[in-house]
Amino acid sequence: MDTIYALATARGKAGVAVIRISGPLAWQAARNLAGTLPEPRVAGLRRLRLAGEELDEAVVLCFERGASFTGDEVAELHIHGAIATVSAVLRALGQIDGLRLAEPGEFTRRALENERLDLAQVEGLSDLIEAETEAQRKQALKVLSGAVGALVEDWRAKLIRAGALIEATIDFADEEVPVDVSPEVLELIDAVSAGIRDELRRLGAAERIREGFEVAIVGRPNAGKSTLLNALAGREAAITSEFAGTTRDVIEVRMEIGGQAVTLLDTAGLRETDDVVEAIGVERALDRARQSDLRVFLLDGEEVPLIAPEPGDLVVHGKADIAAHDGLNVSGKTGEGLGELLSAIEERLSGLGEGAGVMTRERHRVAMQRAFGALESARDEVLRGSDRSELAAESLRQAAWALEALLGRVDVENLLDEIFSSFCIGK
Ligand SMILES: Nc1nc2c(c(=O)[nH]1)N(C=O)[C@@H](CNc1ccc(C(=O)N[C@@H](CCC(=O)O)C(=O)O)cc1)CN2
Ligand SMILES: Nc1nc2c(ncn2[C@@H]2O[C@H](COP(=O)(O)OP(=O)(O)OP(=O)(O)O)[C@@H](O)[C@H]2O)c(=O)[nH]1
Ligand SMILES: [Mg+2]
Repeated sequence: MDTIYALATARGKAGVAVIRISGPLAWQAARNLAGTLPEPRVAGLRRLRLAGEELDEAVVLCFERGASFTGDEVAELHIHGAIATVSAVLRALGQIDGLRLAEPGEFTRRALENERLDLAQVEGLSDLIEAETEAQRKQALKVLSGAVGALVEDWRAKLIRAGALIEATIDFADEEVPVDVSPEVLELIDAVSAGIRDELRRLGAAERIREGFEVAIVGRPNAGKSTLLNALAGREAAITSEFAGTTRDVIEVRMEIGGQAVTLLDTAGLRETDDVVEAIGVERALDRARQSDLRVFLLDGEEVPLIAPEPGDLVVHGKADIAAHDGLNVSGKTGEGLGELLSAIEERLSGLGEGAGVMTRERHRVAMQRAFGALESARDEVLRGSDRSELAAESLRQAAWALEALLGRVDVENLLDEIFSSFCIGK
């Protein structure tokens, strides 16, 4: 097995930078530079030198094989974060025989191979590194802590018990008074199916937290949508003008509202029009608005045509500086009512995000659907009587297999490259 090394902290000038070395030669390599090593898990201050040349004064931290992030023997060099210092130490490590630079995600891949993390935890770690909002951070940390594994283990234990009950009836099929295990088997299958169905239902909310919610501003031409978007975004993202029909394309602004990632959409003003280009804009506006998680209807004294608010959508009156109506009044021009609008959006999003469970991505959905389908077959076979026991047992095994794939225990080799390619070097 290779010994790998990489800068674990971000590239560029910094106060301190951490270089991580993992593999059988990790301590030897660190000793080459530091002379002596501190006790494992105790930080020690050392002068790093290579071939007599002084590189830096560093804090060195060693982890024993089997008790490190990767599971390998690990050494960390906490050095000064100067670009030149980092280059000099990386260059020195490159000169040591048997060491090579780590590929993106390779430390985490070792952690997976050494069973320090399961595949869902790896995804959680990837999400944690990408997290920009509080909701994303909390969700990712929960997954990194092993929440998926705990749930899957519970389901798997139930399926193993159901399988064992069925196997027992196959083995003792000749007995005079066979015990009917099907009620207990069905109960176990139904418990797991219900759990999976629940997690499938909650997955949409978790995906929204991970990817961000889409919030579309809709209204008639000239209602002040683009002005409102710019005010909320704090920059001139969209063109505004006194001419009705200014916005044609959907304008997207990424922002954070109440700890949630949001893509705020400005859309073309809605009206029937003979202008070919504007009509395309209106179609796009309607499509995106319908697909959005939340719509903000910006009224200008008249109803918005072509689309109606769905339950939970926000309806507000614009240009509050000129006229006030019943309900929430906002003005992109003066900023009036924007705090209340943001609070209202925040409240809606926290409602939409509330149902999130621990399954967070399409891969989880596919695996759970596969398991769910296999459980339906198992249920059918059990109901059709004991001569179908072999088939029921096989379906249960398939369901357990699909669940194990969630944790990366089976059937995922082809996925790993894709998952790790999104990691940064040093993770
Ligand atoms: N300096 C440093 N800080 C870091 C990391 C690191 O690798 N190095 N991490 C990198 O992501 C995170 C912490 N994650 C870690 C996870 C496991 C172990 C570890 O040594 N695990 C052993 C021992 C566990 C224990 O003592 O309780 C093990 O699991 O066997 C270390 C760091 C964030 N901070
Ligand atoms: N008084 C006042 N004028 C506003 C306000 N918001 C926008 N306006 C003006 O209304 C006109 C239209 O503003 P936009 O933001 O371009 O309107 P829009 O809804 O994006 O229009 P379309 O892109 O054509 O659909 C511009 O002249 C703005 O200056 C507001 O809150 N108060
Ligand atoms: Mg506009």
